[in-house]
Amino acid sequence: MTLLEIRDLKVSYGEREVVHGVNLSVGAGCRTALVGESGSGKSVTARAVLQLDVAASLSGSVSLKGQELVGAKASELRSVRGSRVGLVFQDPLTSLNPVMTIGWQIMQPLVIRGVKKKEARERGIALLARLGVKDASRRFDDYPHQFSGGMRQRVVIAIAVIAEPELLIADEPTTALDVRVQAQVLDLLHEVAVERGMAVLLITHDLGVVAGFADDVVVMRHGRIVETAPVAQLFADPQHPYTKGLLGAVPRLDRDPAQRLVSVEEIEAVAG
Ligand SMILES: Nc1ncnc2c1ncn2[C@@H]1O[C@H](COP(=O)(O)OP(=O)(O)OP(=O)(O)O)[C@@H](O)[C@H]1O
Repeated sequence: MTLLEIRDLKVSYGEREVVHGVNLSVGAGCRTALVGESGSGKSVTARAVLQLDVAASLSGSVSLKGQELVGAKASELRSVRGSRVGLVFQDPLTSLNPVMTIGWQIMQPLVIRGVKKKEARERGIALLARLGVKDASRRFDDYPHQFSGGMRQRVVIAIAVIAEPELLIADEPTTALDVRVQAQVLDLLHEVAVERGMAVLLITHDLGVVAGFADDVVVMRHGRIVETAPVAQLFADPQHPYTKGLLGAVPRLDRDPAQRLVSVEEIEAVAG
């Protein structure tokens, strides 16, 4: 069953159209990666789902289980945000409130939906522990500055998923983190998504992280989708020259180390 269906989405800032008719779907419980280089329009597309950007004008259709979101009332979008669609962005520091404890912030999505504080706290602590934060019940009352970057991003993920959304939009969730921590956080996100049957739209410029995470991959370039395929098929038999170029730039353990990486300029030259 299709959960999120984006059809002919166009996004403009003033006179400048930056997304030119995108079609993309995410199945219920499925993980879809939207990949492409910087500036290709991935974030603009992701933000358009919940119309987070007031400066952007949109046309086309974004439907969440049949509910049309383009042109929906602000109150309708507010109720979708957080409860049916969770959001995780690149920089955990800007997503967290520095003057509130992380526990308070994790509990909020439940408390505003009427869950009693005691239960919200228990569920928050259990989730934080599930996300690999040691000594979660004591750390629950700490402030964001008392956490490392990787731990903060686990807190952001906890806030995004505690109300059990059907879809999580994660925009470069690990890019700001230490390389060593990136894989741990993505693995956790994958596990939690599978456990909860939650669909994920993962935005990334890094095809290297996609193989172990996504079911389907959508490749975007210059505001357009150039290729959509199940992950194994995309890696085994990429169709578009741009995808081939992107794959050529992914370091692979199974490849001859003497084989050099492809530069962005070469990708541009091949893709035209
Ligand atoms: N608020 C804005 N106002 C005007 N133009 C914008 C705005 N946000 C994004 N753009 C433009 O839209 C285009 C696509 O940007 P977008 O952020 O979606 O790219 P991206 O693929 O997510 O890249 P990155 O990984 O660098 O974020 C870019 O040309 C960018 O300059």
